[in-house]
Amino acid sequence: MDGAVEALAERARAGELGRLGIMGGTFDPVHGGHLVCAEQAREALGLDAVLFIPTGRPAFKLDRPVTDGELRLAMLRAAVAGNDAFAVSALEVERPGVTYAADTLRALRAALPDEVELVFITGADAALTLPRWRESGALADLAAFGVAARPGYELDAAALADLSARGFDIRPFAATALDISSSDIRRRVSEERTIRYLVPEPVRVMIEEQYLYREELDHGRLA
Ligand SMILES: Nc1ncnc2c1ncn2[C@@H]1O[C@H](COP(=O)(O)OP(=O)(O)OP(=O)(O)O)[C@@H](O)[C@H]1O
Ligand SMILES: O=C(O)c1ccc[n+]([C@@H]2O[C@H](COP(=O)([O-])O)[C@@H](O)[C@H]2O)c1
Repeated sequence: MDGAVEALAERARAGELGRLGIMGGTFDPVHGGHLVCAEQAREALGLDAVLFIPTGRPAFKLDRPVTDGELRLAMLRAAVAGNDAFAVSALEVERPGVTYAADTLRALRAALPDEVELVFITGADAALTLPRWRESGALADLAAFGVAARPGYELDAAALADLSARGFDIRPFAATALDISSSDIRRRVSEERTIRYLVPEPVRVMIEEQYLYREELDHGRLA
C-alpha cells in the first residue's frame, strides 16, 4: 500500500483520523480552485485530513492526452507541501489501466480501519455525472460525497433528489467560487500568457522548467 495511505492508517489507529476527505482528479495541472475546494471541504465537512489522488487514465478523458502521472504527482506534492492536513497518494497513477473511483475506494476501505468515514470530494460538474461512473451502485455504499458548487455548474434540488434516490449520501458545501480550470491554464501556457497566482508558485515554476503545456502534444504528455 501507498506510503501516504499507510501514514493515514497509522493516524487512524492512534485515534487522530475519524473522517477522511478524498480529492480525486486529473490535476493536469493542480490549481487554486482544487486547493480552495479541498480546504473549504475540510472545514465545512469536518474532515481530519484530505488525501489528493491524481488519476492514472481518467475514465471520462480517454479521448485526450494526459500529462505523465509522475509529473502530475510532483506538481501536487509541491502544491500541498506545508499543509499538515493534506496528503497525496500515488495509488491511481500506479494502478494500470483506466482509473475507476470504485477500485480506489475499495482499496482505501481495505487499508484503513473500519471506523474511518470516507468522503469523496467533487465539484458539482463531476457530481452530476455520478450515475454514469463505473459500479455506480457499489460506489454509493463505499463513501459519502462532498459536493462544492463550481462556476457554471449547480447541484440543484432536482439533481440532489435524483442522486439521493440512487442511494448517494450527498453533502453539499459552499466553496468560494473560483472560475479556474486546468484546461484554461493549459491554454494560457500554450498562448504564452500568465498563470501566476492561478496555480501555487512552485507549480508554476515546475510547468515552466519542464516545458509543460507549451503545445497541445508536448513531450510530457501521453498520446
Ligand atoms: N475551480 C474549481 N472549483 C471547484 N471545484 C473544482 C474546480 N476545478 C476543479 N474542481 C473539481 O476538482 C475535481 C478534479 O478536477 P479536474 O482535475 O478534472 O480539474 P479541471 O479544472 O476540471 O480540469 P479540466 O479543465 O482539464 O477538465 C473535480 O471534482 C472538479 O469538479
Ligand atoms: O469511476 C468512474 O467511473 C469515474 C468517472 C469519472 C470521474 N471519476 C473520478 O472523478 C474525479 C474527477 O474526475 P475528472 O475527470 O473531473 O478529473 C476523479 O477522481 C475521477 O477518477 C470516476
